[in-house]
Amino acid sequence: MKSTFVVPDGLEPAQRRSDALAPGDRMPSHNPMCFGCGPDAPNGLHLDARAGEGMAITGEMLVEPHFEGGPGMIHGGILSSAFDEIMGMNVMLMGVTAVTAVLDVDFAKPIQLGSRLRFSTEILGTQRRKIYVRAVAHLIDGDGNSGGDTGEEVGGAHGLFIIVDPSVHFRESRAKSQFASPEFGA
Ligand SMILES: CCCCCCCCCCCCCC(=O)SCCNC(=O)CCNC(=O)[C@H](O)C(C)(C)COP(=O)(O)OP(=O)(O)OC[C@H]1O[C@@H](n2cnc3c(N)ncnc32)[C@H](O)[C@@H]1OP(=O)(O)O
Repeated sequence: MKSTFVVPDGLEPAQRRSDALAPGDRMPSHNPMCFGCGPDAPNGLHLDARAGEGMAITGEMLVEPHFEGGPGMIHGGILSSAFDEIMGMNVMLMGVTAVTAVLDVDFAKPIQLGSRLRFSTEILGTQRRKIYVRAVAHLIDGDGNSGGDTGEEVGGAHGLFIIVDPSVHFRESRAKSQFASPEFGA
């Protein structure tokens, strides 16, 4: 993958929270109306994420017809959103609330509508409130049918997430939410 994103040397290893999900368990949505992972978001990505080993998780997403950008192709913002979401969910393994400060995406190959994507993501390390994450996307089956699971690598991303206090960060916005959990100070 090509990227100009700089991951600093000497990061602290990220710590998985003691009660984190077991490998293979489905990662819960943090908000049912979330565009990325919410089951109730009408036009959302509906990313299905699973906890992995260590500081890694995986996710899958079908490239729906309404994700179109160029003719028959995924919109770049949709792929960016999917990377943002899956890396944000990865951070949940640490048991902290963090928001994206930087998102760096490599659109390596065109992705057609109807494709099914598999995302693999891992936390590279932390530095004070900063969390560095890397992800890749593979095509599982270009026709959207069941098929192999180790397809072509079509994209990659890095994310810098910053740990925030949710009761402070969402204090003014939460009244506008269609769903506000106590975790976010509701
Ligand atoms: C939606 C979220 C839900 C959360 C729940 C579960 C998530 C699940 C999935 C969700 C998925 C979707 C997730 C989404 O889509 S989250 C939605 C998109 N993101 C946002 O809305 C964030 C908006 N930005 C901010 O609120 C602030 O700027 C933040 C909080 C990020 C930092 O402001 P704050 O005043 O708090 O921090 P600080 O300035 O003291 O900086 C602290 C450190 O960070 C470093 N730094 C900061 N910015 C940058 C930068 N651009 N490049 C490089 N470095 C940067 C800075 O140098 C310093 O480093 P150091 O001095 O320690 O070396």
